[in-house]
Amino acid sequence: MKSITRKAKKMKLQLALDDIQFDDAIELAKKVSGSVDIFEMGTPFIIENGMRSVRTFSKLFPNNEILADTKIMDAGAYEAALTYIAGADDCTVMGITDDQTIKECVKTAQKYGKRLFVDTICISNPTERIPKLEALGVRNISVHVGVDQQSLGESPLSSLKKIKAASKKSCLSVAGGIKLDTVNQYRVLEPDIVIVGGGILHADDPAQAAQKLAAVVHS
Ligand SMILES: O=C([C@H](O)CO)[C@H](O)[C@H](O)COP(=O)(O)O
Repeated sequence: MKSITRKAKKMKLQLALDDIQFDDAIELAKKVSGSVDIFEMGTPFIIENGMRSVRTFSKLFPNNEILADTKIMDAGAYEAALTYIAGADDCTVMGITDDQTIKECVKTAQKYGKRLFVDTICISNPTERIPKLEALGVRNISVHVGVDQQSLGESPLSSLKKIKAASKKSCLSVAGGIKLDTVNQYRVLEPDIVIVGGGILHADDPAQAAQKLAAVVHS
């Protein structure tokens, strides 16, 4: 039943705007807004530009979803509300944090009618943690191997398989060094959303890379 529901939905492409200057990010977004479904205000981008990034992108790109990759660890209700008030459709909380923070974020997303994604970085026991998170009301999970773990040779491929098996009711996104030459390995596992940062931003032609990735993800 679960796989039928997921298959019927169109897979989405999320562009993680991480290490890019503000004006360059807007120029790139203008070129690819028809190919990319979700613009992620990446964690480093938010550290540099704050909620101004969310306010600007949500005004300039009303037809794209805007995700604030806040990676919340504490003060869940307050921090999640800051992103939704600024215009974010989604924000993120770390799955390894305490249950109370997760509950506060879930409650706040419900209050504003927005989405909350739980980031799986450093979750060592997904078979136990994912059902627990879903019991707390989580419905969106971002399967993620971070940039520093990637530098040690890790990828999110095996985590995606494990978490897909452990998740009974969540929308799943996947991130962690995905590029044009590896995206198919993820697409065949049918996540709901494929997230790409460096694979677009560090390409020789970022706009062309986004368009090529979108063609694969949407196929
Ligand atoms: O969330 C991310 C990371 O922790 C840096 O903030 C990235 O947006 C995510 O990993 C996607 O970027 P790539 O791994 O470069 O595709």
